[in-house]
Amino acid sequence: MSAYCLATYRCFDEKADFHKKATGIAVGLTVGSWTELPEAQKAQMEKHLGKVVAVEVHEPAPGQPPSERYADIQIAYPDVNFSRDIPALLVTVFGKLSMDGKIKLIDLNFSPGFMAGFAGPKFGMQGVRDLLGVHDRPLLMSIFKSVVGYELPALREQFYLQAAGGVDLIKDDEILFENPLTPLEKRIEVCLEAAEQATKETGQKLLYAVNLTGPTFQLAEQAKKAIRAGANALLFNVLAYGFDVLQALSADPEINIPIMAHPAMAGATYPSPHYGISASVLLGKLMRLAGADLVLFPSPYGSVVMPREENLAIKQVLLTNDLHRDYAYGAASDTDLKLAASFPVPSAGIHPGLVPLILRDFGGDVVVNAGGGIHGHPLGTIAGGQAFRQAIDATLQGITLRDYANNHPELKAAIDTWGIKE
Ligand SMILES: CSCCC(=O)C(=O)COP(=O)(O)O
Repeated sequence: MSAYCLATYRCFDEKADFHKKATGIAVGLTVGSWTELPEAQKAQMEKHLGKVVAVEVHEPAPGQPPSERYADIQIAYPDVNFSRDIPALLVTVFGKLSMDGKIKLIDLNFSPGFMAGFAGPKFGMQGVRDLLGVHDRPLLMSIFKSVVGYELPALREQFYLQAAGGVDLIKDDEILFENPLTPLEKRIEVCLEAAEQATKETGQKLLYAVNLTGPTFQLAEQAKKAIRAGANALLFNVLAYGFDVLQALSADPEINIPIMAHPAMAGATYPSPHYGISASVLLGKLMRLAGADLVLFPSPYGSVVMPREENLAIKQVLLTNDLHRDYAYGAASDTDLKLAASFPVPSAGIHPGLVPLILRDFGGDVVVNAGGGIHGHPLGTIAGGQAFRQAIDATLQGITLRDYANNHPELKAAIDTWGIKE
């Protein structure tokens, strides 16, 4: 029996015949034409033909403009048409089509056969927790700020202050590239020294995600250079390079440290209701399939806001076995195809007063991540990390931040600065 990957589109049009549109997609993106084919050739081409699985038309509600008329169209694409890689799948399901009117790819389900070509995250959420030895609480990550134009001693100092505040992970800023002031190997050396110093004081292990940058064909060698220098995690701007590059890095047996996916450039793709690819596909399913161990994305609470339901959809696909739900058209279910979960990291403008909301929405399986919310603390960077740890402790114990702040001055100063969002 053939296997199919399923794409779901939301297509807006005031008067289109959406059923005809769906047939046009299913045929046009697979065999090209159908009705004109001689019967003998149809039999031969049948296995390559896309299928219209569903067309749900939504007429505008009374009072809504005609431009609100849309349909959700689901098309099944035969695996036999494309190779087992993300570029081939994306070009098939949303190559030319992405430029054909108001149409957005809102969901993508992979067939078991397609998924079998992917190992997924090498460490995943559990592996990252194992490396840190932390299994009973959300993790806390801090982001380097003010790094461009600074020299190694300044970076070392900034690393130490973050680490001493009790964070579990520290990531480079995504705009820190290979540069003469803080070259990769030297950066790793001084930051790991600072990590050791902080660990002696806090007793806590740390991962430092160093930004993997440079020309695509040199990335694997650059990652191995980082590992030889002692790197214990990588940050990677996946969308600038492509999912296939992430997959190649993640599948490389010599790159045996967690990879953290940064969402830089995602805003060019997911936010429009009419165009692009949904956040849960772009920052959820494809990141996990390609092997991201941790995935950053904007949260519903901070400075770069993503709607809550989209955030929860990302969480769902990073953590659960939803990648191949409804995956196949006419193929048997295969529940063994599980990839390790990717750690969700809702980010941007996060401060301690948001921790109860983050934990309400994500539970314990989340990395609380902040840059300005740590470095901008009125009592300094160390207090910034401590305030977050206190906010996490309070929330896990069911104590309000305000009550906990009565005998935790760092949390109190944070709340006085940024408030509490309920
Ligand atoms: C838009 S998600 C990426 C978050 C990020 O990389 C970042 O630097 C956020 O910094 P902030 O000071 O807003 O915590």
